[in-house]
Amino acid sequence: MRTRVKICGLSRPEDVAAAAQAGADAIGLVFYPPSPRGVSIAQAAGLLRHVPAFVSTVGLFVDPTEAEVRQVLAQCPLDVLQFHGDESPSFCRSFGRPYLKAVRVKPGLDLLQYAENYADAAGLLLDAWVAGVPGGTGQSFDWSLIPADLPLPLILAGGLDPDNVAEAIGRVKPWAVDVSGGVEREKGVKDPARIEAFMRAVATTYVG
Ligand SMILES: O=C(O)c1ccccc1N[C@@H]1O[C@H](COP(=O)(O)O)[C@@H](O)[C@H]1O
Repeated sequence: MRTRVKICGLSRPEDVAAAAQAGADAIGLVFYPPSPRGVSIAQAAGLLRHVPAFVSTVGLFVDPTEAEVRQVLAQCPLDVLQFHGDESPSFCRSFGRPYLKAVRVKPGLDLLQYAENYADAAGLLLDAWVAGVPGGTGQSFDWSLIPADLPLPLILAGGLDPDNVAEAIGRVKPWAVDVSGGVEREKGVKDPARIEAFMRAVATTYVG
């Protein structure tokens, strides 16, 4: 079985097309204004018109207000919400949509307890903990900190790229991988060749 792939931080129609063409299972749009990959609601609505059938769309938020999420959902038909901050379980589930809860992993964090707290999440997305930055840092983390028996689908993120994703899949065996900086030419501008290379590396790494 091939590991699923989400390509995150798209902000141009041609990048959406490149991700879909290369076979990405999901694309992510960043609704976090401080990010260089952030998109406005209008921009996101335009990008979503370029997403073909059977490619899931994910909206990424970092500690948004309820009103902010609802404003986005009113104009953007997102399939899944990704909460990348300190949102509570009740906040995450209050929109009635499947959601991913992102966790920034560092030693001492009890990931099994975290997963239990967000038991109704569609997946737990593990990213690197970097002081002062909520995500999208291009940093990886110590994969040995991931328990083998996480009770939620595991989405591995953090510093993945075409050169290390096969090793990551072999070692962690995640449900899906999530990449942003590793397939970029510059922040917010994806590189179709790197997207292709990433997808090829995933496609040729089968897990039983
Ligand atoms: O992409 C961003 O700018 C971002 C900002 C705030 C929170 C999360 C963000 N991106 C997510 O971070 C991980 C890892 O990214 P990378 O591959 O290491 O660059 C990924 O889930 C992005 O979706």
